[in-house]
Amino acid sequence: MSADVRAPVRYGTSFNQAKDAVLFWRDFLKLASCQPLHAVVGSWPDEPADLREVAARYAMANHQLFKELIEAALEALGIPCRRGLLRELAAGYSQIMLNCYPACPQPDLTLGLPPHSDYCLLTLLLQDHVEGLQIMHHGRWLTVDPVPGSFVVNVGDHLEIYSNGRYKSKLHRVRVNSTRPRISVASFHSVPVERVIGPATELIDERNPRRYMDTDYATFLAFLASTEGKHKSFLQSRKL
Ligand SMILES: O=C(O)CCC(=O)C(=O)O
Ligand SMILES: [Fe+2]
Repeated sequence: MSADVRAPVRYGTSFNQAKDAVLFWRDFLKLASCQPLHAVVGSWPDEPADLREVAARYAMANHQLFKELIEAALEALGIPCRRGLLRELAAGYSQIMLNCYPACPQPDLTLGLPPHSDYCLLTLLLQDHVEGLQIMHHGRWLTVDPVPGSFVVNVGDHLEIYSNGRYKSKLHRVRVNSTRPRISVASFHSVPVERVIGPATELIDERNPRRYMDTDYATFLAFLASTEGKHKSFLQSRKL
C-alpha cells in the first residue's frame, strides 16, 4: 500500500490516499507491466500462487492486441508504422489496473472513479456484467453497456497529443450501485515513462500547427500536485 505512485505494485482506493482529500468507492491493485515483462513479474505478488503466471499471460496477450490497434491507428493517421512510435513500443510502459467497486449503501453520494481521462495511448478495458462506466458525450454522461468478454478501447491523453487532436481522449467516470459489486480490469499502454511525447512531426505543417505541448510522466505528476490540477484536466493544461 505504497504512497509512491511510481511503485510497480500498488494497492489502494484513490490515486494517492496518503494525500487525496476525496476518496473513491473502489479498491484497486495496480501491476506495472513494462516490456520486457520478465523484468517486472518478480515484483508482483506471489500469492495467490498462480497470480504471476496468469497475469503475465494476460499482460502479454493484451500488449500484443494493443500493438495491433495502435498500428492501425498510425496507419489511419498516415504515419509510416516501421518508424518512431511503434518501434519504441517494444519497450513500452503498461499498467494493469484491477478495480473492484463494492456495492454502496448511498451510491448517489459518491463515485467509483471521478471524471478523468486516461494517461496513456490506449486503454483496453475488460468489465464484468454490472454497468457503471459512463462517458461524456456532447455534454451528457452516457452509460456504456457492459458486454462481458469484450474490450472497451479508450483513447488516452497520449494519443490525442500524438495525433495533434485528431483522436480525442474521452472523459469518463464510474458510478456505483447499492446492490452489486463491480469488477473491471483496465490495461493502460504507452511509451516508456521517460519518453517525452508530443504531436507527431508528420502531422504538423503550416495549415496544421502544433496544438499541444510536449509532456512526460514527471510533468504529469507535477500537474497532479499543483493547484492547477484542482480545476483543469491534465490534457487541458497541455493545450496551446
Ligand atoms: O471501471 C471502469 O469501467 C473504468 C476504470 C477506469 O476508468 C480506470 O481505471 O482508469
Ligand atoms: Fe479511466
